[in-house]
Amino acid sequence: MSPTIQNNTIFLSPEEDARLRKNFKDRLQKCRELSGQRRIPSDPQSLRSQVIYADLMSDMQPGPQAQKDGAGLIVAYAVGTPYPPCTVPLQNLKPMGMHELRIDTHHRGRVLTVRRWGATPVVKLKICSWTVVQEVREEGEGGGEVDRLEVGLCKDVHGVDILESGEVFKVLEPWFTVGEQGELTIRIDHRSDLVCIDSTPSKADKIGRLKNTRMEVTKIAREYKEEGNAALKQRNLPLVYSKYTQGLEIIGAAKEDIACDLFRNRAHVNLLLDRLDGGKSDALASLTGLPDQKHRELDGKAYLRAGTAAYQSGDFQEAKHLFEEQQRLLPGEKEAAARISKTEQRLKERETGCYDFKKLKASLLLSSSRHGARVDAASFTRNVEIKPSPGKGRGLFATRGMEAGEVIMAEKSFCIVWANEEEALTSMTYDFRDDRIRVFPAGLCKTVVRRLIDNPSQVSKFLDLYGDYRGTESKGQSGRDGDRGKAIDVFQVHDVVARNAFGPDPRSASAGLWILASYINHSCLPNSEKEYVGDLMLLRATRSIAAGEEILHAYDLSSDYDTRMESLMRTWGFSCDCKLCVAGKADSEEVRSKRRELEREADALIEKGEGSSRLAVVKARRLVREIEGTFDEERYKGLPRMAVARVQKWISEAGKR
Ligand SMILES: C[S@@+](CC[C@H](N)C(=O)[O-])C[C@H]1O[C@@H](n2cnc3c(N)ncnc32)[C@H](O)[C@@H]1O
Repeated sequence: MSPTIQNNTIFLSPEEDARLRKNFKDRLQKCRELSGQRRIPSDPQSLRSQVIYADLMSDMQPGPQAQKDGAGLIVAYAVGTPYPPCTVPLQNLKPMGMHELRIDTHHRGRVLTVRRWGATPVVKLKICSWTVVQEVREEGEGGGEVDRLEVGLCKDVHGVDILESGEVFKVLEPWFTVGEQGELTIRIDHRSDLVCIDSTPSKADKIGRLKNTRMEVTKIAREYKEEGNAALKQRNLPLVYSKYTQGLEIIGAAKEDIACDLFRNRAHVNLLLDRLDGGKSDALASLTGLPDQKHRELDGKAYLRAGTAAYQSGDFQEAKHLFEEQQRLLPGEKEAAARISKTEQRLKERETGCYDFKKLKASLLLSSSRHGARVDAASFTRNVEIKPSPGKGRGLFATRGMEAGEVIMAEKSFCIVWANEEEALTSMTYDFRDDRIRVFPAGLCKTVVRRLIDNPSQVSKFLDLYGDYRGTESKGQSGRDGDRGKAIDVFQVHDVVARNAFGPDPRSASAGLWILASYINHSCLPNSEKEYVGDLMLLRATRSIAAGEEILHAYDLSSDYDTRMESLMRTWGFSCDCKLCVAGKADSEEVRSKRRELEREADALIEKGEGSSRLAVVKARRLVREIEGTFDEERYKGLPRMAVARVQKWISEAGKR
C-alpha cells in the first residue's frame, strides 16, 4: 500500500511507517554519537561531485524521504529538538573558522562568513536547499575550507532561493549537524540566522575617499535611485529594495528631496513585496509637507501608498484618514474619493457584519491568480471575546445571545495557501518529541514565516496563539541589527501552525490560519459551523447561543469514537470529554467494532451507487435500525448518533429522487 492522506490522517503501511521512523531515528542516533567531535575537513572535489549529481537528480526526486501517494509525492521530514534563533547583533558576534566547528553543536556567540564555492549549483528540494560554500577568511589569508550549507523549509525570499540570492553569507551562531540528506552539514533552520551580504564594491567606500562632500553624497544616492528604478523594470524586487536602502543609508538623516524620493519609491516596492509595515512607514517618512504643486502631488502619492498599506493590514480607520489626507492635497483626484468610499464600506462591514455576498462571490470568479480566492472584505468580530475556558486554555465566548443560523463572526484569513498555488505543500512530519508522524501544511508554515519576517507588527498576535513550544520569548525576539527586524523562531511558528491551521476544504490540500477563530475550542457537540467565501470564514450558530456561552466547533467529525480520539490527540494534543465522548468511551470494544462494521457496510451501499432502488433503500433502513441498536438508549439519551447520520441523509435524498 502507498501512503495516502485523508481528512488530516495519513495512512501508511506498517513497513512504510517503520522505514520512515528508522531513517529519522538513525539520523538522530548518528548525531548523538558524533556530538561534540571535531569536524573533519571535507574533500572539496567529492563535495562538488555530490552537489552536481544531486542538482541533476533534484528535478526527479524531491528528497530521500519522499513517499509516493498514488497522486504524487508526499515529502517527509523530521521536526527536531527546537533551539532559539540568534538574537545577538551581528557586530557582537565573534568570527569563527570552519576548523572550529564541532558536530551537533550550536556555536553560540559566533559567526561564520562563507561564499558560494566556485560555480557549484544550489540543490533546490521541496523542504530544503543546499550548496557548497567556502569559508571567507580575513583579507590576504587565501582560500578557506569548504563544506555543505543547508537551509531548511523557509528557504525562499519572494520566489528566490535564499542561497541563490547572494554570493556571501554570514551564518549566525552556526549549527554543524547531520542534515536532511544524512550528511554532515552547516544547517540553517531559522531564516534570520542566514544573512546575505552584498559583495559588490560599495559606493560608500568611494564616498569615504572623496571626503564626503554633500554634493557627491546626493549624486551617489541618485545613482542608487536610478539603479533601483532599473531593477524595478526587471521585476527584481529584492534588488530594488536593496538599492533604495543603500541610497538612504548614504543620505543619512538629511531631509533632502532625494531622500524623500527614495523613501517613496521604497514604499512602493515594500507594497509589492507585501511588506505592509515598511510600506506605511516609508511612505510617511517621504512626506515633504511643501506647498507647491509638485510636492503636493508627491505627498499625495505618499499618502496613497501609506493608506494602501493600512488598508491591506485591515487598519481601515487609519486607511480612511490617510486617503482623506491624499484628497485634501489633491482635491480633484477621483481615485482618492473611490478609495475612501471602499474603505467606508469595509468599516460598515466591520460594524454590522452585513456583506454583499453576491459581489464577493463575483469577485472570486474574476480575481487574478495573485489574489486568487481572497476577497476584499473586513472581519466582523464584535459578537465574541477571548476568555479563559476551564480545562481548555483560552476560548471564544459570545458577547450577546444569538439565534440558530445567525453569523456569529466573519474573519479574513491571516494567511492562506490554496491547493492550486505555487506555495502549496502538504508534507508528512516525523516529530522526535512525541514520536508521531503527522500531516503538516508545510507550505502554509513557510508562508507564515515569510509574512512575519516581512511584517514585524503581526508577530505578537500570531505568536500569542496556542502552540506547544513557546520559544525562549513568546512574542518573537526583539529588533536586531536595525532594519533586519525580528528573529523569527521557526520551531515556534511550526507548533502554532500545527495546532491552529485548518483546511477550508477537507478534500484539498488548501490550508489557512484565522487568528480569532484559532481561539475556538473543540466539542463533538458544537454550537457553530464554518463556511467560506474565498478566504472569508463565516462562523454560523447551529443552535441558539446565550450571551456568555462558549463558542465551540467540531475539529473532527469522525463518527467513530476511537478514530475521533486518535485524530484529536495526534493533531491537537488533547482528549475530548464532552457528553458524546463520555458515552462513547463507555461502549465496549465489541459494540464499537460492530458499529464500525455496520457503518462500513452502509458506506459501501451508498458508494456502490445503487441509486434509489427500493431494495437498496430497504437494505439501508435495516442498517439504520441495526446501527441504532448498538447505542445504549439510556446513555445516549438526547445525544446524536453520528454513525447513522450519513445513511439517514442518503435515505431521505433517495425518497426525493
Ligand atoms: C485552536 S487552539 C484553541 C484555543 C486554545 N484553547 C488556546 O488557549 O489558545 C487548539 C488547542 O486548544 C485546546 N483544546 C481545544 N479544544 C479542547 C477541548 N475540548 N478540550 C481540551 N483542550 C482543548 C488544545 O490544547 C488544542 O490543541
